[in-house]
Amino acid sequence: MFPQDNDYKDEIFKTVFEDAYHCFVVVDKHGFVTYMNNSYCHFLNLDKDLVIGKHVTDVIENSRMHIVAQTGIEEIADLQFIRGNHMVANRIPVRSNGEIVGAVGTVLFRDTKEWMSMNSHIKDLLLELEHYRNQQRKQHGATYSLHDIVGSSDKMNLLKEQVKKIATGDVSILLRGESGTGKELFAHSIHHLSERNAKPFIKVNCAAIPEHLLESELFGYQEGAFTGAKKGGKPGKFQLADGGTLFLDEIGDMPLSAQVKILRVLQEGEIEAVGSVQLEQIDVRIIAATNQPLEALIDKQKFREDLFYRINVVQLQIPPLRDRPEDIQVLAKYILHKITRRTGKRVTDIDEQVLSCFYSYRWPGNARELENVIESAVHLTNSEIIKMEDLPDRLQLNNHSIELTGSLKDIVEQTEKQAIRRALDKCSGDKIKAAELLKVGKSSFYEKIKKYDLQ
Ligand SMILES: Nc1ncnc2c1ncn2[C@@H]1O[C@H](COP(=O)(O)OP(=O)(O)OP(=O)(O)O)[C@@H](O)[C@H]1O
Repeated sequence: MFPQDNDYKDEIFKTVFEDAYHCFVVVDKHGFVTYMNNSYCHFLNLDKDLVIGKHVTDVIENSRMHIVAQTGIEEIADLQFIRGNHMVANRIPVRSNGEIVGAVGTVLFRDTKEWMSMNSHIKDLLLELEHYRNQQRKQHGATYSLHDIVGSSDKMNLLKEQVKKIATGDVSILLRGESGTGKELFAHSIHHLSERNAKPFIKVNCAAIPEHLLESELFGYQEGAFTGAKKGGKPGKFQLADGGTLFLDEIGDMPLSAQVKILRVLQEGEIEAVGSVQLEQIDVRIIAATNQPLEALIDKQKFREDLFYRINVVQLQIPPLRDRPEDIQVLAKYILHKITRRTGKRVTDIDEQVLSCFYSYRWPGNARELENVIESAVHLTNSEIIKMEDLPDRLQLNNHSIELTGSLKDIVEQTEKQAIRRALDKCSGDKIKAAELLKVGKSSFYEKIKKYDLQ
């Protein structure tokens, strides 16, 4: 029976939601926390007053509440890694008049003894699963799947939808995008989702193989084909990929002589190993990738137009990171988590100022550059949070973000302090050199160091 007004309604509410063993959290439609019960605050070791109004991703590790509040798709009994353990989370969208207004989340198990034993059981199973996955990946060559492609921008979501649609066909796919945008991740994911996923995924870096070796690398050779040829011959990448997928990376850098040969294979479905007189039937799906302007290369007669049309049946353009700023924070946090798990170093978060610096940077090396920046910051930092001083100079110098908190005087002082700290860092603490760098007199520099407590 539902309690009537005077049947201890408040006490029941308090017992069920506030102090109950379960953790509850409520977010609004933008993912900001509007309620968190005592148990959850206690479990996360957080002060309730500080939690309300924060974005859920800043409060709960690996939270997907903001996603559920956006998509309206509930997630039941999902494994979530919080505070070093796998928890079971339910996330349910809240609707009002048919519109999503937020989401409610519960964590079913916390850090209890029973759960610990169940958790270690799950950890064992996951480790075993990981072992088999790695084994299978090693055998078949494709390491990543669509889940490994992080990004919540519309552009990325659209691309993932397109991948799901085209993966199952056998059409050739051309992946285009700047270096480090994730073209190889997409190639792996397409293979994973295709009917060929039990067969090999073989990558050829067309830019890395010397022209005179390309033919034997791609099509293999027979015993005695040339001096130095291995006994028994050697299969080429096409033979190795038979039945599966051949990923031709950096295809724009492939020499013209090799382009002619590849084109013939794609047209005839047959290859001829070096030194052999017999043709072999080959069945491979081609995924090619490039960051080169192929059309311009065709104009300059450096890339064959007929090959271009062969490989360009479906084209996916991966946008550079600077054109999808919505992905920067989620990608940065994912990368941080990946690196700290691998290195075991306890670095839990990225400072707000660092994130705003990330937004204003152009990222010419895209996600790969972001990975390198975070990796070096994790190793350099002395705190649990990545701060501006942990970033390489090119990012620090690029940082035009000013915290608009306080008066103009405060902002000027904050900027002055930052400039002095950076100059001191750059001059390895040598005050005279730092003063020269900033073109200020020695005594005024010493005064400022004292004022800002930068001794
Ligand atoms: N969306 C993403 N989510 C997670 N990791 C990503 C993402 N995009 C790129 N990365 C990571 O960035 C690095 C570069 O990605 P990848 O090698 O796929 O880029 P690429 O476009 O093929 O680069 P190149 O043209 O230089 O070969 C990899 O370590 C990859 O794991």
